[in-house]
Amino acid sequence: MVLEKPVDHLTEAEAAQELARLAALLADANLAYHRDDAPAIDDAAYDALKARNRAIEALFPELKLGESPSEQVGAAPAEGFAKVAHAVRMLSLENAFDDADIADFADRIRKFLGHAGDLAFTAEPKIDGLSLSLRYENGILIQAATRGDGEMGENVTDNARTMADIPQTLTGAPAVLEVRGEVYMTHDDFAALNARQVASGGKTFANPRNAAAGSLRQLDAAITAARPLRFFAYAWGEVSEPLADTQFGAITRLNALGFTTNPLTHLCHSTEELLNHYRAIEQQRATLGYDIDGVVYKVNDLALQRRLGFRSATPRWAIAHKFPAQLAWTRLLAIDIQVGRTGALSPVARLAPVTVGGVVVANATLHNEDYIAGRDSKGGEIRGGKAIRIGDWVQIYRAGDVIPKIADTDLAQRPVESVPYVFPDTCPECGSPALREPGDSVRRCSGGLICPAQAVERLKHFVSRNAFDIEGLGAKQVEMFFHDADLPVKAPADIFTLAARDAASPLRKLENRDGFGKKSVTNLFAAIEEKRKIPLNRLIFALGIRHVGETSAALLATHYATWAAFEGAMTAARPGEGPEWDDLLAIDGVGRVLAESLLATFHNPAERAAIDALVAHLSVQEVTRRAPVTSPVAGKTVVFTGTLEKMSRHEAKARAEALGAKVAGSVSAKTDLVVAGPGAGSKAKQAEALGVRMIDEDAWIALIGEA
Ligand SMILES: NC(=O)c1ccc[n+]([C@@H]2O[C@H](COP(=O)([O-])OP(=O)(O)OC[C@H]3O[C@@H](n4cnc5c(N)ncnc54)[C@H](O)[C@@H]3O)[C@@H](O)[C@H]2O)c1
Ligand SMILES: [Zn+2]
Repeated sequence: MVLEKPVDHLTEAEAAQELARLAALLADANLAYHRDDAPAIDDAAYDALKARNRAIEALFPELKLGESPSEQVGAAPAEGFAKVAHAVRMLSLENAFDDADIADFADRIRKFLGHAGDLAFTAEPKIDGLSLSLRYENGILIQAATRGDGEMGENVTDNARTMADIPQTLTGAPAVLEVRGEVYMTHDDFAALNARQVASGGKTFANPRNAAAGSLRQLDAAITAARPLRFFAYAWGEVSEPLADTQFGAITRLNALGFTTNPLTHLCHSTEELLNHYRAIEQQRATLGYDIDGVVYKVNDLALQRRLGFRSATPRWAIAHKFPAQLAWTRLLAIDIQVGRTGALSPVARLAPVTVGGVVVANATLHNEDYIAGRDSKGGEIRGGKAIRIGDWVQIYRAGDVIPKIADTDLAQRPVESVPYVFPDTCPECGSPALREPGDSVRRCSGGLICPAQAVERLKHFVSRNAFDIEGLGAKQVEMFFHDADLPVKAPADIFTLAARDAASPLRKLENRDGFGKKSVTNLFAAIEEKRKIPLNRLIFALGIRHVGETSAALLATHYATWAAFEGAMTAARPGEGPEWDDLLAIDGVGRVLAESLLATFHNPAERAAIDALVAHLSVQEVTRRAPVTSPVAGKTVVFTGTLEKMSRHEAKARAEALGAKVAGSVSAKTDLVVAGPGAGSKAKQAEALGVRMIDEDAWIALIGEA
């Protein structure tokens, strides 16, 4: 996300511009979420945009737009549905994120009412689904409508009639009764639905809320009928006579009428009680079996609710206390060990599924054995030294798109029978010893190519985008061929004999198999054929040698230029001695660790045989050395510091490197030049102290001749 200016630093003109920008972003997000059931951003990001919008509106009330996002509910009904005008509007809820917001909420209510005494509230889970209004006349369900934009909803009567939790008739109900509540899907039903969707080639849903909304809002009610939807009643719209005097009483009445109400609904007599109930519900969140995203507090006395009334989009008498978006507690069910391409044993946490920031999380990384034991790589403590055990109650943390992590464990909730986790010292895939080298935080399978897990991961790497990139041969196909009895691909060389082997076996031809056809097989073989010609750098990278990334593969390729030269040097080189070793280490960017890893691979007979077998099928393209760069900065070490105004740090670095300079992160005696922008601090001082030449950005641009 772009760096945003703090709200209180905005000028009036900037604020107006920002409000327009936020309105557009929020309108798009609302449509994607409410109308299309396919959120474009996650809930925390949406809430942050909305909070920023509200903060700007509070500072610049005169700039508030006529159609302000803070006054809108949901999104207008989608095309295709008949529209229903709600007799009583269906609103949104004000959000609270911390305890102080709740104290504030109670204070505001007291002030509004001029009420000094005690106030009772109900506290109930905020079900993460979509709201539905059911209209009963004389005890008969006559209409069901979604919230839509609060005024106008979608008619989903036929769909609602298919749901088991929704009574078709009521006895003893007021003549007119609109019952409102939340349609949701349980975790188990969600997982089963997604599995069925995968099997039938249908669309899968990101989380249970989207699945519930997408299932209810179907033009064909037969589809809804096949979806496992449920309903909790918690509110009402038009009623011909009151249900009760209190919120709690009304919920009890709805339950007596035959609706499912949430069992975690509590009557609380102070904000302290509300907060205690909030924490109790937060602790149970992961074991409920359905998603909730907070706790809703409502003034219990309905006469007081009426006096408090509504703002444009929310009632004054209720608030939603949301859970922190990116954290959730759940149970650690098991620890699995995955074996990667370089043999690394990576522990993966299997969790009781929990929704974190709008995404269902069932797996998290545990990094390595030290992490599980509560130690960092230097032996210091993490999590206060608490180790993680199977069965623990753990806190999941998710940031952006990265793999979820386990942030904490609750010792108070540790099962008594739990035992410390013992990290395996043999590979779970091939049984070879799993060794940990000094200074390495990772334990590795020593099986090399005999380890099926390593072999298959290497193949996946071999065909990946920046390696051989063979169209039609991705991770999925590699996995299939690896286990195939007729046309096995166990090593990269086997890929290039696939077509010949297929031709030689007239019986079980690939084109006759499920998932393949004549055309896709022809295309696959053509794509493989095409990649027999491969640039040296791609080949080196594709070998998947530990520590050899794309950049180092390119450095090696430009240095040796041809496969023959590279292979010859690797064969002749001895670790730590001789001219070939010195030559290898002389490459700028190649260090000891990388060099030793290369030689270990090339001097291992099995690895070497696999490489030779592969190269026999290839025509490796020479990488032509670039002409030596002649520029005023070629060979110089440059450090950028402070703010650059004409280009980003990233661009400056790339240009400098293109001109043959080496860009370093810190100033030392080896630095030739420091380019200092405004705000340059310690690095500029250091340069001065060391007598290193220092210039500003304009002088730099003049120097490289691009002004
Ligand atoms: N990711 C996105 O792009 C995106 C876009 C729009 C909205 N959202 C998310 O949707 C929410 C805002 O939408 P909203 O306007 O529906 O408000 P809301 O969901 O925060 O609050 C109102 C709704 O809560 C529901 N609810 C559940 N349990 C309830 C209970 N016990 N009592 C009363 N109401 C209960 C009702 O359906 C009601 O309409 C936020 O959580 C936001 O993050 C996300
Ligand atoms: Zn192994």
